[in-house]
Amino acid sequence: MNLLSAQNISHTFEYELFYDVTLELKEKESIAIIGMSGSGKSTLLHILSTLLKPQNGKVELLGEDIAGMGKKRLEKIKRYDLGLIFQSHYLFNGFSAYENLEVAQILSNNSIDDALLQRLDIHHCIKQKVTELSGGQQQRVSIARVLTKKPKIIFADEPTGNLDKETADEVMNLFFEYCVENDAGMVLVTHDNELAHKCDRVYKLEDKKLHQIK
Ligand SMILES: Nc1ncnc2c1ncn2[C@@H]1O[C@H](COP(=O)(O)OP(=O)(O)OP(=O)(O)O)[C@@H](O)[C@H]1O
Repeated sequence: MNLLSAQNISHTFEYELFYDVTLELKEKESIAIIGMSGSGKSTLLHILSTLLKPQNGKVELLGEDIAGMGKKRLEKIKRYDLGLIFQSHYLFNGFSAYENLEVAQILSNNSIDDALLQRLDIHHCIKQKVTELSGGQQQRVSIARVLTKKPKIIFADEPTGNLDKETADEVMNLFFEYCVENDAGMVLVTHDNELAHKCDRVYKLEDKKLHQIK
């Protein structure tokens, strides 16, 4: 089954950003979307992750057309099956990093994985308030929070933007292993070509179209 299937998606703000975008994501697969600044990568990611309605075309998540879904079903899919890692972290600032993870734990009934915290190198600062953490630490807490939820599809917009290369590579490996072990998939938006090419497939948004380049 496709985790995600987008057919003939188009979007226009003041001008046409892209049209006829068709894309599929299968279990255990990762895909990257690259392109110039302003080409519409984040907008496309918002459409694929249900944050923005497609003006044309169809998006199916877990085999279901989102246009035909009731509000409750859509909320449920968003809450349990989608993991969003965007540039703004949406962490609860008044709380500690650990309390932020507890929210995901309670929502999903999963436990917080100590090995995951070690691997993300946030185990030592997990009791600190989010506001006391560096940008890179906050980014890793938000990654830990998403993975604790055990989503079927990860949507990530520059998830390693605040990290040094070594840590970024470790985080990407974590994502790839997560997808394989959990029959999940990932859509990554990035400016980093090298990072993008670690994914199974790479697409470029250019001249208002999505071109597969790997
Ligand atoms: N809500 C909005 N209303 C109007 N225009 C918007 C809106 N969101 C984005 N845009 C415009 O759409 C274009 C594409 O934006 P988007 O953020 O999708 O590009 P991007 O490829 O992700 O860029 P970057 O690589 O710089 O993050 C930009 O020109 C932006 O100003």
